[in-house]
Amino acid sequence: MSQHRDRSRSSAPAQVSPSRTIAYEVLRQVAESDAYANLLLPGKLAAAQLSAQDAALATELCYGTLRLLGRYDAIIELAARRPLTEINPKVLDALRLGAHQLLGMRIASHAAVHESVELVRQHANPAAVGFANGVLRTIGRTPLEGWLERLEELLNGDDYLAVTSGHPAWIVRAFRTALAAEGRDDELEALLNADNDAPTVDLVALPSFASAEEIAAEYAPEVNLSPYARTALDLVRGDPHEFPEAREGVLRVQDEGSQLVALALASFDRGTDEAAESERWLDLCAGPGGKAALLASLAREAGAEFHANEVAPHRARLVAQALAPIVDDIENRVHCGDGRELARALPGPWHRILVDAPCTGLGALRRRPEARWRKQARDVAELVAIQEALLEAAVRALKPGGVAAYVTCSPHLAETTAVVQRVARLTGAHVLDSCGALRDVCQSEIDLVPREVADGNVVQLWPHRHGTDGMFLALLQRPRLEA
Ligand SMILES: C[S@@+](CC[C@H](N)C(=O)[O-])C[C@H]1O[C@@H](n2cnc3c(N)ncnc32)[C@H](O)[C@@H]1O
Repeated sequence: MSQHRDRSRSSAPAQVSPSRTIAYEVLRQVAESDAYANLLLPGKLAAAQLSAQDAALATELCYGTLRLLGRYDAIIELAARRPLTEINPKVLDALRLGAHQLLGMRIASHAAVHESVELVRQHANPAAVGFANGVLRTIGRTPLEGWLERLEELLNGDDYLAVTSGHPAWIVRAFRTALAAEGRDDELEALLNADNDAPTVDLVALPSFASAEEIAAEYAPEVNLSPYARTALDLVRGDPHEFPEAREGVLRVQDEGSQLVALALASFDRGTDEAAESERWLDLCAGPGGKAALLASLAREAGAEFHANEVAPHRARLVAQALAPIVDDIENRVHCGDGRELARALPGPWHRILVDAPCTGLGALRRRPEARWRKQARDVAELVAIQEALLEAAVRALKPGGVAAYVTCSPHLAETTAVVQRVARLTGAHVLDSCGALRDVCQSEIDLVPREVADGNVVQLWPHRHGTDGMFLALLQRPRLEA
């Protein structure tokens, strides 16, 4: 009897820490159900009631592994001496987690190997335990630098950079081309590294409701580029709702780059207050409403009439929620329709239109660790067609002298400069000094490189240079009528 009890105790499965189990579960759901790690993880952490330390470990295991997936996969292939396609996906995710602990974190190798092997035993395939153990021990015997040297012997140029920085090669090439257009291709590695750093949390204090100065004095003393922004240093792990202003909806999380491009449109050539009072502003692709909220509160300050449009009904509802504390008569100000049909659906003329177009999002890869692996080069052409149609519709709906801001969260030249070039040619719109407009709204010096397009210029913000998402801005003006 006692013998049996002893045996059962010794054969009981070894414990895997909750942080590793949670990270593994998220990796599996990302791989199998196209889940988003940043949406999935917080719920799992809350349900497991992990301590702050264990939650931080789970987050790093999960995000760090996903960001550098390409790097770890290349190393696992070398160590396993077989292609990834011959490794069971459930086993592969455990190996990826183990590889990140061994090569990307300072975790003792016995813990990294042992717990990853236990994940394989308990969640993947007990028959693969020996294989997983062998692969991870092989990985752990060589430091990261050694593995990178081996990869350098096998790969060259952008392919090596892609694998070591954990980016698909087509994205590395798109970044290189966009930086080269500014004569800054020497910044490529810095940009790739910035994508692998967790972004800080920026807040916006909506003008006419909250004072950035007061908020800064209380919570975050750092001076930002946007006059309405504060970087909430304490919030990297925290919840913005700890601020009372956030609960009232006037202090929100918003990347500083998003604030700057919205502000550049609102501030351009504002003229007298009386002139602004009769203006009508539109956010054409507003969902979920981040930039719309800032624009609406700037419009409210200026006495302009603000409208927002969004094609997806559920996102249009989010826009209405975002604008509820700011805009009166919300039912008649938030519209749900295809922005390409703008002239017919929402008759102008409009003085200012924001076209924050659907895009690849290559400028915000640091926010969603798995996003880079989901995007395909072939997505670009389809998006470009929609982007052009939206911008063309916006320019045609402007009053003479009115201004459209074309914004993407992507630096890909096909989605940015090329779209502006074609729409300016099609519509006869002037491309304005977008770089100057962006510089004018910044509170401090900013290193921007104007890119000439048609009769003006366009401008790009960069994660590595500005600490913002990679937002692109072009201001286009419908020609004024001849006197
Ligand atoms: C980049 S997001 C806008 C982000 C938003 N400006 C913000 O700051 O919260 C692009 C939005 O355009 C919407 N969209 C896509 N095609 C559209 C179309 N044809 N007309 C209007 N909106 C469209 C998408 O559903 C998405 O919500």
